[in-house]
Amino acid sequence: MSHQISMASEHRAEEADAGPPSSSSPPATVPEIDISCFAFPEKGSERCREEVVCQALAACTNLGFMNVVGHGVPQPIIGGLLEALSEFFRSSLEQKETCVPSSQNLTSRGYTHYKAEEVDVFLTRPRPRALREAFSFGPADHQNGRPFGTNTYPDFIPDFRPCIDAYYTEMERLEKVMLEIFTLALARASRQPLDPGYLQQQIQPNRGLMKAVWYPACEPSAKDVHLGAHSDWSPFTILLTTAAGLEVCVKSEEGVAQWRSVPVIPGAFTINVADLLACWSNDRFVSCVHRVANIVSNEPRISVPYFSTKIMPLDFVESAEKKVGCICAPGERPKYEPLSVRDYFKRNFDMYASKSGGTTVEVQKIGGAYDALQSI
Ligand SMILES: O=C(O)CCC(=O)C(=O)O
Ligand SMILES: [Fe+2]
Repeated sequence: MSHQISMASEHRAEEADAGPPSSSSPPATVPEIDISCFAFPEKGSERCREEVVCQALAACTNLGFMNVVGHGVPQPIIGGLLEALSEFFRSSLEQKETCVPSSQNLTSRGYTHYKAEEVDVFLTRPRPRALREAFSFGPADHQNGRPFGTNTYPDFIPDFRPCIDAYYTEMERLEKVMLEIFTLALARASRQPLDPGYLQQQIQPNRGLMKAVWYPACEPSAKDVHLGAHSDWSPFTILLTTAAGLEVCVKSEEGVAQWRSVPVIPGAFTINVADLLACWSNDRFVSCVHRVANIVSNEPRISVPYFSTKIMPLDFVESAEKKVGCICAPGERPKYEPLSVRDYFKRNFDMYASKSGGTTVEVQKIGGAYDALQSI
């Protein structure tokens, strides 16, 4: 009998109901991992690589969250990005609205208004509106002659585009490095001889969605969170953030769900396993439910999640897509049938549509990943 695909977040919806928003939850155990021996392979020893793989495996099987340093993303590129974004989000609404793509129902890229997103694993009604605005980007270029759609850039900020494109290029490089580390961690855990490029080959030719997010400073409120509880859908996420606020849902030894804050380490990226990688790992890796709590600060907070593998080529052909089977240890039963990126997104969108009473297209917009399905 084939196994039902099920959403990792679905399993844990109850866990996520772990108490009211707070801005001061105790810290979660999020390991700091120096990946320089993978980011700069010419410098790394085999022993150092082994060590990193073990650290990553421990993180993936615990909370699925890690703070990664030694990634090689130049500080001026990060600084340039944050400056450009800050200038954009501080611009007038009228100016920002020039970056709403004209065919908005055909893309998740471009500007998204404050409170336009609804994110909540409970699918409660009404769902909490995210107290943030966003500006999303995909690849600036086509790849191997294949079209990937276009970005919108503001024309009222000089040098905006090079800042975004340089950062996106760095994210694609880091994504590849992390895919190698995750592949080796999976090979170790399952005792399977996987080629280091295995996961990279499976997700080809899809590319990442980079979503710049601005949480304006606001009064602490008793009932709203800045972003509702959810798990990410792509294989994994690379997050740059300027301030604390991200919380993960953990279970105590007594099995009680609690929110714990993710420490912010200057210069580090917070990287988390998301649903697809958890499925491909046969649930060895954890796609942890998380949220952004009330941020009590006079300063706005900027976050830039880069969701791996979310954008498919516009000339996508269903028959050519790769379905990835669970990576199992010898004798272990796969929990899921082979699953492609598109399968998973489509299934989630359909499920959200049926649970929320909306049409699939409305839900796709809410999910913010319309690009991933536009060629279906
Ligand atoms: O802003 C953050 O720190 C996290 C954002 C997030 O979890 C998301 O957009 O999926
Ligand atoms: Fe997230």
